[in-house]
Amino acid sequence: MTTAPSVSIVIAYFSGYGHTSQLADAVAKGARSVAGTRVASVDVEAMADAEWDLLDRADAIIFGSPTYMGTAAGAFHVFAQATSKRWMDQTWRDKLAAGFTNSGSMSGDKMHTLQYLSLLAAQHGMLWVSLGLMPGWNTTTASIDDDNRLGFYLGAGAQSFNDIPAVHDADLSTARHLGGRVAELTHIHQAGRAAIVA
Ligand SMILES: Cc1cc2nc3c(=O)[nH]c(=O)nc-3n(C[C@H](O)[C@H](O)[C@H](O)COP(=O)(O)O)c2cc1C
Repeated sequence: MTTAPSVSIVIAYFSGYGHTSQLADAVAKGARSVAGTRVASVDVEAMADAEWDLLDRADAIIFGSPTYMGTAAGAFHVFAQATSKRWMDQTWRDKLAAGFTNSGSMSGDKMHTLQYLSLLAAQHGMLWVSLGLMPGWNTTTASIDDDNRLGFYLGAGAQSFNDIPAVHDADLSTARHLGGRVAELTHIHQAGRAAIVA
């Protein structure tokens, strides 16, 4: 029996009121479902040397933030700007990256947050992984409970009502899908690297 080599995925996220942290947990669960995947999460508001080290050693980083005022939350922007030394050195170059966001409204301008997260990855020379799901809930026979019910391609987008802590099951399922997809593609990427070096 062959054992899949281990890859490391880190989810770097912020959550002000707990909705996005539930999505981060779902992304982690999806990633862990792929054999040989080590998964950690870091709260970008509480970065210390150990957390930066985790990110630097990761094979893939999945960024997550709620959408606040049409973009990533301020705390996420503080984190992003704190990566500038790594940008300068291109420390994260060729790691895989992906992203997820969450907001109170169906749109809520989440697309801008996903674009921002993908730009951050591009500035670091990272390889962006799309959601890889067809849009759900877009025909008369489709369901609001479909995966990717909000129809994003760039990453996972979720809608959570502002006044309750719950996150929609379809959005959690979509987030699990994203984690699994990033894990699978990270294994493929690492195997390709190993083949080139061999
Ligand atoms: C400061 C602030 C700005 C917000 N801006 C938006 C927004 O632009 N669009 C939207 O749909 N919801 C907006 N919301 C709602 C949040 O996106 C929503 O409550 C989300 O679930 C919060 O995620 P969290 O619990 O992880 O913090 C905003 C909330 C706050 C606190």
